Formats: sequence, structure tokens, C-alpha cells
Amino acid sequence: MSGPEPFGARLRRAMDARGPLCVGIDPHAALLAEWGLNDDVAGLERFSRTVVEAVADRVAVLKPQSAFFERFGSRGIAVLETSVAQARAAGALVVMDAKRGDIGSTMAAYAESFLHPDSPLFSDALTVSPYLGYGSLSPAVALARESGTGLFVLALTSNPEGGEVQHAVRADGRSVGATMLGHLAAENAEETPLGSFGAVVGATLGDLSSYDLDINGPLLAPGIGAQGATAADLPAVFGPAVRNVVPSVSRGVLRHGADVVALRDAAERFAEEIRTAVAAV
Ligand SMILES: O=c1ccn([C@@H]2O[C@H](COP(=O)(O)O)[C@@H](O)[C@H]2O)c(=O)[nH]1
Repeated sequence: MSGPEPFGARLRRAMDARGPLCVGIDPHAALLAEWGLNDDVAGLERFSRTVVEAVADRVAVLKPQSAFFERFGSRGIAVLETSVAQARAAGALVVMDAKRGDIGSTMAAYAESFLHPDSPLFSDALTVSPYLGYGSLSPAVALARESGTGLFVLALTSNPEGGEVQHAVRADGRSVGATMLGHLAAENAEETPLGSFGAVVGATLGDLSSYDLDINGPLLAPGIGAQGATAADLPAVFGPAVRNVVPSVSRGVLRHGADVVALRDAAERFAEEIRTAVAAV
């Protein structure tokens, strides 16, 4: 009996059909205020519902940032559950940005929270931190394979502070970030059309030609918009791997709310800039 279709295959199809843009749902308190919403659960619910309504039927991926929902406790988590379900029902793949990482036995529980089909927060993929050792992620890798979901492993993050960990050079001469990319390439070996185990690689990082980004998996690229990177930077940062890049924009789109059409237009402008940049490679 064949299992569920793997995340990588579903993502490739969505990217081909809708373009690769990922829109982040990041209900910052400042954005709620800009949208004329209260910094409470009702404001959170309205914000998230508006983003889903604006773009879930047209972008490949939506990426809710769990922290902004957790801020409101169990009622915030309930809004997150609803948002995930609504986004998936509208055809978007949901990458839960929760950056989980722990010893293996606890990692198994985190994985069940987001990657088990019976979980209320079941998502198509989860961001995870490998900095307790890549092997600590094994339970999440195993469950993702079983449930047809995926992982995005923090390899080279978009923030300037990340370098002190990720560029650190190991005894074998490889950097920590490169080692994570190597683990992912091994995870995705033989997978077609695309592996399900992606890396987070910031679009802000400039020339990455010293890294082997050819992991046969998706590269989630935050940093476009508010953090200063642009769609035009993508070819220079990612080189030939740009075909597997999922560029992620949160505040750059969200600042155009609360109007649904304005949000949609902003997402379409980013999508068009990305199309143009990638077509030139
Ligand atoms: O390296 C990383 C990993 C994750 N993020 C997350 O992406 C968004 C970025 O938001 P913007 O408003 O587009 O800057 C946010 O949820 C981060 O937690 C990242 O920025 N960098």
C-alpha cells in the first residue's frame, strides 16, 4: 500500500502551479495596531482570517509564525488551528514556523504536535532547529516520512547573529551550516521530483557560492522585504539552486493590510518580482 504523497512532491506541484512565494502570517502587535485592530484574540483572529482570505487560494505556501499566536495562550492557539485548517482548505501548503528542537524523546512529541494527521495543528511542514545535534531531529524525520509532511531545518538563518553558530568551523573543516545542508542532501537522496527535507537559508546572506545548496530539497528563504533583501537578490544568493527556493515575505506583504485587495496586490507584486528574477537565471 502506498502512503501519503510526500511533502516535496506536493510542494513542487504547488510551486509550479502558483509560483514559489510563501507569505508569512506574523500578527505583530504593531501590525494589529496599523490595521486598526486591538492587540487581543479578536484582533488576532481578524488579522489571520484576512491574510488567509487574501492569499491562501493563490500562493503556494503560507507560513504562520507560531510565536505571535502563542502570545495569547490557548485562545491564540485555537486561532492558529483554525487558520491552518482554512489555509489548507483553500489550497495553500502550510509551513508552521515554530522552530522546534529538543532531545530526541521530546522532539517526538513536538513532531506529533504538528506533523501527525490527527493533531489539531497538523501542518504540511514544520521549521525545526538542529542545534541540539542533527540526529536529535530523527523522530521528526521519521514522522514526516510517514505522514507525507516535511521539515525546514535552520541551516543558514537570515539574522546577522546566526553566523557565530552556523559559520563556525568544525574539526573536519566543514562549517556547521554546511554540515546541516549535507545531512539534508542525504535525507533527500533519490527523492523525485523534490525531497521533503528543506533548509532555511536567508535571502539576506549575500554570496553563498561556498555552500553546496544542491540538497535536492526546498530552500525556505526568509528575509525579503522588512529585513532588506529583495527578489532581485535571489539569483546571486542561491545560484542554480534558485529553482528550489521558496522566498518568504511576511511584513513586506502584511504592512499593506487590512484591505484584502491591497494585501493580494502586494503579494502579487512580490510574486511577479520573484518570477522575473528567477526567469533571468
Ligand atoms: O532565518 C530565519 C528563519 C525564520 N524567519 C522567520 O521568517 C519571518 C520573517 O518575517 P519578515 O517580516 O518577512 O521579516 C519571521 O516569522 C521570522 O521568524 C526569519 O526571518 N529568518
